[in-house]
Amino acid sequence: MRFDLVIIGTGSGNSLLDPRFAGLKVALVERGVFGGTCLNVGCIPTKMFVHTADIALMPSSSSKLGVDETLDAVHWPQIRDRVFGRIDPIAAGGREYRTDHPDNANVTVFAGEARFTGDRTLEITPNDGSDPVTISGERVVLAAGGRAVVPDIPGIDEVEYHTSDTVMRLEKLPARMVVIGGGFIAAEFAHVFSAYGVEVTVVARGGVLLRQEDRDISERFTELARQRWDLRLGRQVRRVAKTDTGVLVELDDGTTAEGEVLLLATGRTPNSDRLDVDRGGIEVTGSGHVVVDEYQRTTAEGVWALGDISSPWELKHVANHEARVVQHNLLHPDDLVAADHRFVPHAVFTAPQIASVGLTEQQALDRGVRYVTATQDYAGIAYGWAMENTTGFAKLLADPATGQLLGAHILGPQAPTLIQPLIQAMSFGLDARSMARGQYWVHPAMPELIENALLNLPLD
Ligand SMILES: Cc1cc2nc3c(=O)[nH]c(=O)nc-3n(C[C@H](O)[C@H](O)[C@H](O)COP(=O)(O)OP(=O)(O)OC[C@H]3O[C@@H](n4cnc5c(N)ncnc54)[C@H](O)[C@@H]3O)c2cc1C
Ligand SMILES: NC(=O)c1ccc[n+]([C@@H]2O[C@H](COP(=O)([O-])OP(=O)(O)OC[C@H]3O[C@@H](n4cnc5c(N)ncnc54)[C@H](O)[C@@H]3O)[C@@H](O)[C@H]2O)c1
Repeated sequence: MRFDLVIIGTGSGNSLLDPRFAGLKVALVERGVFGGTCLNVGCIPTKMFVHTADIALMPSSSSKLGVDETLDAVHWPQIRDRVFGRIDPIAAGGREYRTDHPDNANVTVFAGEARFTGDRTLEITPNDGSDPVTISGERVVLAAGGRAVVPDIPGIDEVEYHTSDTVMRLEKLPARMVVIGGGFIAAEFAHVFSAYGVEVTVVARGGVLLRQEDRDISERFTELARQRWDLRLGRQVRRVAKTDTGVLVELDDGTTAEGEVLLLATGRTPNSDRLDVDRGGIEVTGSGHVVVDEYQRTTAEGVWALGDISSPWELKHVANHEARVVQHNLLHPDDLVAADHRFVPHAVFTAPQIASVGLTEQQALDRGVRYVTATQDYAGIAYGWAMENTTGFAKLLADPATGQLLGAHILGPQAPTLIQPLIQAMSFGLDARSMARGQYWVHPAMPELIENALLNLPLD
């Protein structure tokens, strides 16, 4: 079967199609649940759980403000079913729209696994067990994302383990959970489950959690996490074994950790291998990411890639941006636009929240960049007094000569929201002094944290 356009993956890949593609014969291939990672097992459900976790945590700190609260109960099935009761119909509706709606008369949806067998040619193994189908496309878009890594730990095949794909659908809350990994997923789920009353042990190889963050952020976060979770840092897992109630994790220092649930949060890997991209003449990097140029073109003529399969950031807002770039470039082959990866922010929705954009201080030092830095504690702004916050801060890096921001890192309440004006300033080249004094800052609102951090920068 020949198509004008073949899209593999219905996460960000699904958002490419709009009425401007109505004249093309399109194949959309999805082996899993329609809508991809972010909608079904990623950003959206996790943040819905995080919101309830934040509420469940409130009584633990409200008494210092003179308000005694108690957490009476956490109704896991109700929390879980609210999340998936909202999400599952969206996935089903998205699929139905593409398969049944007259808007998509030009679109054929294949429910199955695609693999390259040649240049822009793929074999699809249908999920329903029917015979494989071969399709080819004038143009092909790879939006096949990535998957959770299951590390090769002795005993792992004999125990029941979870990844982010399954842990949100647990039948019931365990009393104890062991999380292996010290990155984004570990930090978010450890927060969620511990807020619900689960005793959480986190095992990580590094000496700090979230070690890719600016060192001041990862150290402060680790210090605070230690107060909530049993942290086993700088340890390797020697083996895992089944117990009567769950899983025993044995560490290289001879200590053990036990839980009814074991969560593996040890990174994600791109799905390029399972697509046999080499047979389509498509090159990958050492980490398995599909190589793309600034226009999101792969090394194979007529094949484009976007999102986690090609992006080292593995973030939804990056996948969305790249999807818009690919969409434009498919529609305007003579007027290609480049993806803009200059200032990619991220946030970790744990407790306290973290957000970051641009260089960390360690990266600035490594690159020999001239910089100055300033911090501002939440404790030093009026809204921080209102919250009695004593641990949060914003840290900025800037070029001392021009005042251009080089990096921003925030740990504390609403960090993912507070960072947005800094992303804007960096993206549009607004210098720190103009940003601080060229506008009003609502008093006494939380963005005064940013205003003060900007004013603290010791610029030339
Ligand atoms: C637990 C978790 C929380 C996250 N939270 C955030 C967050 O808060 N903010 C953020 O920015 N990012 C977050 N992310 C990352 C974000 O989900 C991803 O960056 C984003 O979903 C990637 O989109 P994509 O379109 O590239 O891939 P996906 O959404 O993964 O879509 C790829 C699709 O391709 C299908 N597919 C794969 N191989 C084949 C094949 N061979 N044949 C047919 N179909 C195939 C898959 O089934 C999948 O549906 C989170 C990720 C996880 C796991
Ligand atoms: N808020 C967000 O934006 C958000 C939230 C969740 C996930 N994500 C995305 O999903 C990706 C995956 O998240 P993640 O937390 O799994 O990855 P990560 O790369 O952030 O962390 C992986 C962790 O696992 C550890 N690890 C790796 N292999 C190991 C092994 N064999 N044994 C023990 N530890 C091991 C690493 O040292 C690291 O601490 C992230 O890169 C992120 O882009 C984003």
